[in-house]
Amino acid sequence: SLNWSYQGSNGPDQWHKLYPIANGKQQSPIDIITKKVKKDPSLGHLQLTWNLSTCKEIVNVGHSFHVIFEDKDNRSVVTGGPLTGNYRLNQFHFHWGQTDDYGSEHTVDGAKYASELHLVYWNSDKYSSFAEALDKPDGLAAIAVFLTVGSHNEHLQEIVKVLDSIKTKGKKAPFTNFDPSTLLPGSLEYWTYHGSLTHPPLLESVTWIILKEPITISSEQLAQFRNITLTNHRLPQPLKGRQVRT
Ligand SMILES: NS(=O)(=O)c1ccc(C(=O)NCc2cccc(F)c2F)cc1
Ligand SMILES: [Zn+2]
Repeated sequence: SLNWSYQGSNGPDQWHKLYPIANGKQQSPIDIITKKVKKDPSLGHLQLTWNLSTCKEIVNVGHSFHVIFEDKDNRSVVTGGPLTGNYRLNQFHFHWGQTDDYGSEHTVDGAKYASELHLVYWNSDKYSSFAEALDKPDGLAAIAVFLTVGSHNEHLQEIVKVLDSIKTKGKKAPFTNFDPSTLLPGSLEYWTYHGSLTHPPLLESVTWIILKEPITISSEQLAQFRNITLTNHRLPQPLKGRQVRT
């Protein structure tokens, strides 16, 4: 089983022992210091395409749950923004904390959100699978959406209501025809920087695209996430000279 966790003796501060890249030059998440962000006119708009037929199942992976997509062709993709070419949606998942006061991985001027959604994509123009793209500098792209505690989110409820059927690690449930675009805010304004997977193997292969506008989740819905695991967020890592662009 996993040799790493989010609490106790193999928690985030120990990950470097088995995954030395934990102390690398391009680790994620980071704190986004908005006054240091650089306006880059060469950055375009994000272009997102969804095909509901690609959404397949929801899986308890122990430290989280993943909504899995069929990624054998370019039906659900992202392009534009900081990206060159098409990136194909592989899965999405969330991060959260023990209380509603924290739980996001990225922070903004030190502010923590209650949770954070990650939509994980891979470069299907250059590589033939997620696994092949996993360790390449231009292999992955991740869209992050902050979740702020507020009103009940009807679209999130589609996910929350199936969590009871996948309470143990390895359990799966069919999850079809879900439209991930319902989890996006009104604006696709974003910050972008080069980083890593936020848990082991912590590979530095991710172009991060962080949406500026949060969506809402209710305290009750967050509590249901905790039935899967109590907490699963890594704290912000050193920027080490990287530039965040918008
Ligand atoms: N939180 S995040 O968005 O940065 C993130 C996204 C994907 C993965 C992942 O696919 N891990 C699976 C996995 C499994 C086995 C071997 C791997 F190398 C590997 F990445 C990890 C973190
Ligand atoms: Zn994540």
